[in-house]
Amino acid sequence: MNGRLSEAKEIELLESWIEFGKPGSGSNPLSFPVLPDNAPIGRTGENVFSQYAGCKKFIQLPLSQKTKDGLRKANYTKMTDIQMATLPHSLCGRDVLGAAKTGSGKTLAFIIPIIEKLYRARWGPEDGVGCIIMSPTRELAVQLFEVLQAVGKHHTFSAGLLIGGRKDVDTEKEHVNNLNILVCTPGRLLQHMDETPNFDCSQLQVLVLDEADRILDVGFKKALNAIISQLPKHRQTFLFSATQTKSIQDLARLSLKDPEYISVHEESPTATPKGLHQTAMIVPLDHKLDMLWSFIKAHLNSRILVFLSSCKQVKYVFESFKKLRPGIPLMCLHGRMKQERRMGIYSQFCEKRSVLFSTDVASRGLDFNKAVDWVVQVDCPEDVAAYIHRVGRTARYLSGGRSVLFLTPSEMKMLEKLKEKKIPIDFIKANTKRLQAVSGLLAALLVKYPNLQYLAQRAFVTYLRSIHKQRDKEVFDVMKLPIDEFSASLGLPLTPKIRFLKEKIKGKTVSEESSLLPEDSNETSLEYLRERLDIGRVEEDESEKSILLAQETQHGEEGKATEIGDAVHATRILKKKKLKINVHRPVGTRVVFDEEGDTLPPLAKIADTKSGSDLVKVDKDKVNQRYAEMREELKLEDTKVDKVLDHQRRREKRIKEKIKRKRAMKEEDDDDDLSGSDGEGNGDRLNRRSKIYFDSDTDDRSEKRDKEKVGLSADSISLAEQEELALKLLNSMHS
Ligand SMILES: Nc1ncnc2c1ncn2[C@@H]1O[C@H](COP(=O)(O)OP(=O)(O)OP(=O)(O)O)[C@@H](O)[C@H]1O
Repeated sequence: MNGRLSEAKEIELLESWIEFGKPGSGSNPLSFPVLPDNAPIGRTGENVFSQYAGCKKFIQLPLSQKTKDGLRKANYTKMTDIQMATLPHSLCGRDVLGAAKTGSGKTLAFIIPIIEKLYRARWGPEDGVGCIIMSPTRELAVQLFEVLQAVGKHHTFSAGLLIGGRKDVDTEKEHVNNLNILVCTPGRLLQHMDETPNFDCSQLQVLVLDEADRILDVGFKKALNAIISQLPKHRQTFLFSATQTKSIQDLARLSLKDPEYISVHEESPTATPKGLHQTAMIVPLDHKLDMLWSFIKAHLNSRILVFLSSCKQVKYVFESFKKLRPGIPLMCLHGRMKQERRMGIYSQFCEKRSVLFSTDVASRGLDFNKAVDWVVQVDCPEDVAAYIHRVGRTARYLSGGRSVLFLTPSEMKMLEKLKEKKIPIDFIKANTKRLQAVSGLLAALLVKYPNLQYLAQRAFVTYLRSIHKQRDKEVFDVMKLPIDEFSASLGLPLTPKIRFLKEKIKGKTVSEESSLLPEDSNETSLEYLRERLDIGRVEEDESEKSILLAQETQHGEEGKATEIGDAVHATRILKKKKLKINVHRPVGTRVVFDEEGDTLPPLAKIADTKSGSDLVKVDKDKVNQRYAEMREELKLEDTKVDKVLDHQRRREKRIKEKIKRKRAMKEEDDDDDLSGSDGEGNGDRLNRRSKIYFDSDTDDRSEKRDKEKVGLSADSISLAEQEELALKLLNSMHS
């Protein structure tokens, strides 16, 4: 294309070229004859143009010079398969459902046609929003925005990043109507649709859902339906993902018109990138942290992305491992973090060797500069699609990568499911000889840092709850998990109460005998707990002494049975070692140290020390007797705590009711003063007002809306004042 053509002429030529060479609907350009490198490009005669369906290079496509310049500057010259297959369709205005392996270049496959569409429509600031790109996570939205900026740098459109967690929403509201391309998360877009005056998407030309199956999933259902209902039906729509949806319902929701379904790797023998070496191994739940610690220590020069199933687990593993100083920077990423921190962590991890503990917030789309060496899935992904996206954070584009999946013995079914979906995964076993328990160190840390103990308890409960809630019951069965051992492996002195399982595990020791803290325990009850367990202080651990090395052994499928056997055997060995740590410490005993400064088990005092073995041998009868005593003590204490809590709850309820009554009385007085009573209307108003005062769960936004709706005035009595009033009332009642 001639760069000196005027814009209008260039557009005219591009449109003719696109029309001339557009591929047949339903065809796959990957199967077309390839255009030779030296073939003329663009107009080759009177109303004759070069073929572009089947070409391999961006310069052979009917793209504007500005886009070609942007691509060249960003070092994009040859197209990837998904780009080759979809661009000829999307450039001529068709809806596209694109599926291709992770890291295969889907982003450019939708960024290029949206830029071109707006360019050819001569879209300007006065035309408003012409394109919306939706991403399920903020980090991915940022990344998409960066690609858009790079490729579109010579164009004059305005683009904006609209994601939650940013403080400048008011500034955003002022400018959003002047933006041509919005890169956003569904929540923030909906917020603008709800709150920004005159926010207008009626001229929308293109809608893109990246990670489409995720956005169409139930988690975003309400938000997406609300958004779609406000968008014009006449538009072009692109859906892209490595695990694409084909659901007719989904497509109907989006009003797609005869979409081109292009899945470039459908015939590929594997569903994951070629350069990805995937492994799985059995790791009993109570040895996951030992294995993870060992793994990290054995890969100190790598960039490792670790997936856990909840924020609480991420926090606990991050905080506790950080204190143990493994010798490599540790970071964590989860949805509860402030947005600036999330972005900071994301960039830091891109830049240096480190370990990033994350929830699935980092599982989709993120490119991490193509530099992740290892993906470690400590907790089993919820399904095959989640697995594919997680491992897809490594081995991007042409680079290689490795992954390892920890499966508990009861999750082995997942391995079959992965293999059924064409995932080439090797079963390996760890060298358990070099694996050493970290739970002893964790137990000591928990004694020293009570906040960590709280985190451990939350991690324990949320993990079990996440397993309990999983849909795939063939893989996830909370009843098969070694619950007490898991608790001990986190360093917890006793197994916390698991309320959501109470009914099911009746008769098991867990909830009945070892109940420790209410699920919603707070710092106060922790203080109480510390006193109750008489937790003493320990000296700083010398974590470096416990260096562990994991060694992989390649195994074929036939080795499965023996390997499971080995894993079980390893569990037993490690259980013995766990006696060295501070678990199940009896009430009223302090941490005991030996001459070397190592902690002795709590039952050391009643141990049989005559045998001369390294491990302290314990007199079983005495231990059982002591545990029975402990259980009695704990039961008594639990009853006391329950009574106190119950009393406290009832008292709070009474106060709230008093406040409500008092408030209602005051309102009646006010209404009488103003205009006299108004029957039904009055009652309704009272109800609504009291709702505002006592619905403490309402978020800021809806509270604000509610306040506006009912005209809450600044001189209304404050909650604090009401509480004070109620207390006075109560006191006067008691006196
Ligand atoms: N044509 C190309 N030439 C060179 N590099 C490319 C090309 N297209 C994409 N890439 C690079 O490949 C990497 C992966 O691209 P991208 O993030 O678009 O993958 P994806 O298919 O969207 O992955 P995921 O499914 O994980 O979202 C990026 O680093 C990108 O810069």
